[in-house]
Amino acid sequence: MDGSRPLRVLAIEGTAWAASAAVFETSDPTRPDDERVEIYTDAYEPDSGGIHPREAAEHMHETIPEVVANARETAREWADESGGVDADSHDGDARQPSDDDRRSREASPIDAVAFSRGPGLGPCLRIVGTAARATAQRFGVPLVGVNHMVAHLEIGRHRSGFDSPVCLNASGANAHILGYRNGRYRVLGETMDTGVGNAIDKFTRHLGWSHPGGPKVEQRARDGEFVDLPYVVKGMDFSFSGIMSAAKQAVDDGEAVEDVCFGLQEHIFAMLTEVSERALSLTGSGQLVLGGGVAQNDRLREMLREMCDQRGADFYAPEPRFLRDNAGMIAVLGAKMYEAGDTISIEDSAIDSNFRPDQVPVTWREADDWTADGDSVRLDDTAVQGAEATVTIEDGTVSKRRNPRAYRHDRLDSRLRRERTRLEARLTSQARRVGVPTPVVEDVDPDRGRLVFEHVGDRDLRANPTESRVRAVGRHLATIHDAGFVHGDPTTRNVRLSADRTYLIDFGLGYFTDDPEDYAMDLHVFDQSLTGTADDSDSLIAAAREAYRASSSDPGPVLDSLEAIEGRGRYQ
Ligand SMILES: C[C@@H](O)[C@H](NC(=O)OP(=O)(O)OC[C@H]1O[C@@H](n2cnc3c(N)ncnc32)[C@H](O)[C@@H]1O)C(=O)O
Ligand SMILES: Nc1ncnc2c1ncn2[C@@H]1O[C@H](COP(=O)(O)OP(=O)(O)OP(=O)(O)O)[C@@H](O)[C@H]1O
Ligand SMILES: [Fe+2]
Repeated sequence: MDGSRPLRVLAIEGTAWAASAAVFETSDPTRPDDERVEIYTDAYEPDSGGIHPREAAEHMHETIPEVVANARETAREWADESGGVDADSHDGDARQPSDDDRRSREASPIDAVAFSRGPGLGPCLRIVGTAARATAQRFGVPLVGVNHMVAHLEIGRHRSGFDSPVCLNASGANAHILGYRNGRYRVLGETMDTGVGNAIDKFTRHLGWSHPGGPKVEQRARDGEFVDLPYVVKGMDFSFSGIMSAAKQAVDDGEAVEDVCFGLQEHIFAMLTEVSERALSLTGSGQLVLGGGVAQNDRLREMLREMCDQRGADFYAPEPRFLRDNAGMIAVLGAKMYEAGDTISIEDSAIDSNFRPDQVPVTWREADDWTADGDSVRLDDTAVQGAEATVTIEDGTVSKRRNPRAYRHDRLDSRLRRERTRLEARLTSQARRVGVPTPVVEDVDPDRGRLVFEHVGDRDLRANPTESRVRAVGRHLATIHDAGFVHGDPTTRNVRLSADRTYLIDFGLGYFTDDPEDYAMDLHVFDQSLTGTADDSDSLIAAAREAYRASSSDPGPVLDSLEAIEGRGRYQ
């Protein structure tokens, strides 16, 4: 550290299984060098079954005092090393401490106490909140309330030095992909049911294995061979329930456990990698960071790295101690928030077990944007690279080829390319038959993943998101739902505009269904993409909804289901 006093933050984490405290010391919290961090963690390991909230809270109650005492001691030692607790205040402190503040800080080895406010298990969070308030009061320093999921993201951004990455959080209770825009982390896509780690842990409970299951599945998968399982991606959202039931069934039917473990990882991680690639494509970002406990998995990291290599993006995953739940990541984000003056009073420091990452005003970053257009990458004069395919435009026709993805297992890759190509041809034509403008399909070759279409429109909806165009999309979705199928990926990029028509393209994720929840997912994907595209997205979303209601033959169950999807707590 240089001559001035470093910033020192003590942090406490305890959202579920990890009773953890850390000290973080830095000369500049915006940069990853000239810093040190020490983490003390006491893990709760259930005797049987999964994490039991009451037992987890008992564990917190018993172990938090000790890990916090360890962190306090380290803070004290570091303060002594850097010239004692009464040295100069560190440089660049954004807050103006009061005299009282200053007096108590002089006696304090730390500048702030950060803690996980949520999401997580209520009884655990309350114990952490109480410990954090007591520690802050004891040293007379401010309290910083940290969102645990944003911390999983920020630790990767901090340590990589990337400026504006997309982030995949693959943790126990969550799975989502985040991008930064206009002062918030936006949820670009997320699990529609359980978190990814919890999904794997439920499968291993079915086998009678102890918690946590993720590392055991990884171990067994090393000797396994591929088995086919369901693969469910809807836009940038995804679901694990179907694949998990199928995996349990496969084991019950006598399939070798190591093969099911291998197949499970190949499917689940390919889903996460595919949505990450889509998010990179949508945001135009060339950087991906990974966070969360499941991110310790070598196969997941390998797939993400291969995907990024293939598209020329940078990839970063922090070391394992910062991936699983830990107070180090809370301290690092806590320091950035403290530096930005983002502290809370004791009265406002209540925990929030459903705290979503997009609720957090991001005070510690410039209000920059993603490359905004996130245009398909132009390869040359006639070819563009979409999220999934290479598209070549010549003489009024469009050739689309789904290229093999090196990160996906060969069998899964060829299955997906074949199925999607076949469905895309079929649904594009079907939509036109029921009156929705789509390009004419001129040729299809599922084995090569190739399609030839009529060229339509002169720009996409992202470039021109007006209310009347958005309404047209609402009507078109109602029409195809009435005809018994979904689009599967109705983003603003998959809507092409000509002077008088609004075309839907790219039906490759569509399928036939009569479930209102599937229809609602189409609307949800469209809403999310409007949020990612336009600044005045609320009025556009309302316009699309209204047009859908007016055109659909039975909008009630769909809109009810949409409300349920959008209000769904993900922390199960
Ligand atoms: C809200 C908070 O409490 C929650 N925390 C959490 O889920 O713990 P975390 O440490 O991020 O992740 C634990 C999960 O990570 C999985 N896991 C650990 N090592 C793994 C591995 N090598 N492969 C796959 N999964 C692994 C475990 O099976 C478990 O489901 C969260 O971040 O969602
Ligand atoms: N029939 C068409 N007429 C005009 N342009 C088209 C047509 N089909 C595709 N395009 C252009 O090519 C881009 C990529 O096509 P498409 O969406 O089908 O592929 P993709 O790989 O699934 O991409 P994305 O993930 O961007 O949706 C589109 O955004 C559009 O600009
Ligand atoms: Fe976590």
